[in-house]
Amino acid sequence: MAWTWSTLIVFVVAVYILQAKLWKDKNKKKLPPGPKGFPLFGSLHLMGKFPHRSLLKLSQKYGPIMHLRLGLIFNIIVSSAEAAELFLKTHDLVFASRPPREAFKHMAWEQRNVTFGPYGAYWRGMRKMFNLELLSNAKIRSFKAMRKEEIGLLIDSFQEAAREHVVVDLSSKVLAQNWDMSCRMIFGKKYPDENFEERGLHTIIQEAFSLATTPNLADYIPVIAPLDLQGLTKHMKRVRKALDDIFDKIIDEHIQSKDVDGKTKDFIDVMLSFMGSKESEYLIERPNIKAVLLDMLVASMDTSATTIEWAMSELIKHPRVLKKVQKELEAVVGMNRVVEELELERLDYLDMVVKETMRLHPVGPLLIPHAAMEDCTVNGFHIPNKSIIFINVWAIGRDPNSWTNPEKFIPERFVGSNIDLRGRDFQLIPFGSGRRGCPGLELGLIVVKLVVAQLVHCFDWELPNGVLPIELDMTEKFGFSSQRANHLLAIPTYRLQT
Ligand code: HEM
Repeated sequence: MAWTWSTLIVFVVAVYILQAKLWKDKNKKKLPPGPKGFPLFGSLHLMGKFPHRSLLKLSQKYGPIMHLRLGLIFNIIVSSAEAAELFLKTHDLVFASRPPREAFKHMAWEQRNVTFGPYGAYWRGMRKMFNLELLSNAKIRSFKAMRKEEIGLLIDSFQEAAREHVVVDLSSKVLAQNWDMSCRMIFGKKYPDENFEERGLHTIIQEAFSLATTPNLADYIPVIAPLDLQGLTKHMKRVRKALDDIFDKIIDEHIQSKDVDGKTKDFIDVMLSFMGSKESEYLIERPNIKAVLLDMLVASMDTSATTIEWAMSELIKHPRVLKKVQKELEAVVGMNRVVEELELERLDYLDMVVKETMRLHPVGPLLIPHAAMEDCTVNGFHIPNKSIIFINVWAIGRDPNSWTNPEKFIPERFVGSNIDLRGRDFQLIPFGSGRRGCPGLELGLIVVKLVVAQLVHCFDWELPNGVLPIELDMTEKFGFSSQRANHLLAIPTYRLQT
């Protein structure tokens, strides 16, 4: 054991010296400014509990393109709309890869998922399948009736609470409803945890989430990965085994069940139709399908639910805005029925509310990290190959150079403005932009708008225990998605005349 440790220490020191030499060579070129950091650990200590906030503070000192060494890894932090455009549009191809991550290596079938797949033929092929088969407009439309039914169930449960005048946990209810919708879309049916012998799928996905967001030293000092100092690898392998078992069971059920006429094809049906076929340079096999299933579950469940949670929080905190959304709904829909999906495009003010929510509360405050595939010069700075790029959209959404009164929730700022959130306007990129931009944008927006519209059209909302709207706590927690630290609790009062 003593021998192992001394070998390791010699090895780490050797890597560090080599790294320092490489750094020296790099420094001959003009790197972006940034804090110096400690030997070996770099600036890990500066990340804090809320990295997006700490990085905003640092960028105020070092500028909108700064460097930060975390462990042995060279990172670039981008904190303005102009700089984001350079990385995600001007040099999009150079930065279209993802860095290696222990969590995805162990839990996403060696990073075969789209979200963390390195740029290349495999990722391009899988991404094409996402765009053309799984998330096409026609596919999204095919699940319209299912969305209506599931949102109807949510409204029913709140109606019951309204009759009793009791508090509901909006955060949990919306998350559970999003989970059910995702399961029906991906697997064709709901998968409550009781369906499985041991832990259920939802519990395991949440465990995977929490492991993926735990800072892992091995991501920053890769040479120590085999030691598994934090015990994370062991835990991740257990989660992967559990996911393997459950996904195998679900895929087998799909293979065994005969095609039912008229049944809407769920995502597994679509992917199974590709299994074994050689699409471009890769073959779709079970591990690829499982990695994509994980992507879909993680990406569709939490993102929309978190945005809905923040939109409802802002609306309850700002009764004037909530009333205005209700007025718009009264004018477009009336008071005798619920909102239909097709009516969403006529709800201009609701659209502004969603944009304003996503400006202040982007689900991924730092997007998903991008990785450089070659050396590149950006704005006169040398960005070395393999640098990891964090785009601080949380900071960009609050940049006073792009927004007046940036801390205030004012949907009216979008009146007469062309600013959109689809990746063209870099001051508002909650879905990212360019090759790695979110392929689920259309679906995500439909779900967010539809749920928020129904919740404010059907109900008035009041905070429990006499808490005033202005006093509503808006603290966030940092994780895979940036959710409220405390669940949103409120009392509904039914307001439709049906
Ligand atoms: C409100 C809802 C959503 C938000 C705010 C959101 C946000 C994001 C963001 C910020 C990224 C990273 C972009 C980048 O790194 O540049 C992303 C990527 C991704 N999203 Fe979404 N998303 C949402 C819904 C969805 C849905 C419903 C799906 C699929 C069912 C989805 C699938 C994905 C995938 C697969 C990626 C990885 C793309 C890649 O790396 O090529 N998202 N999303």
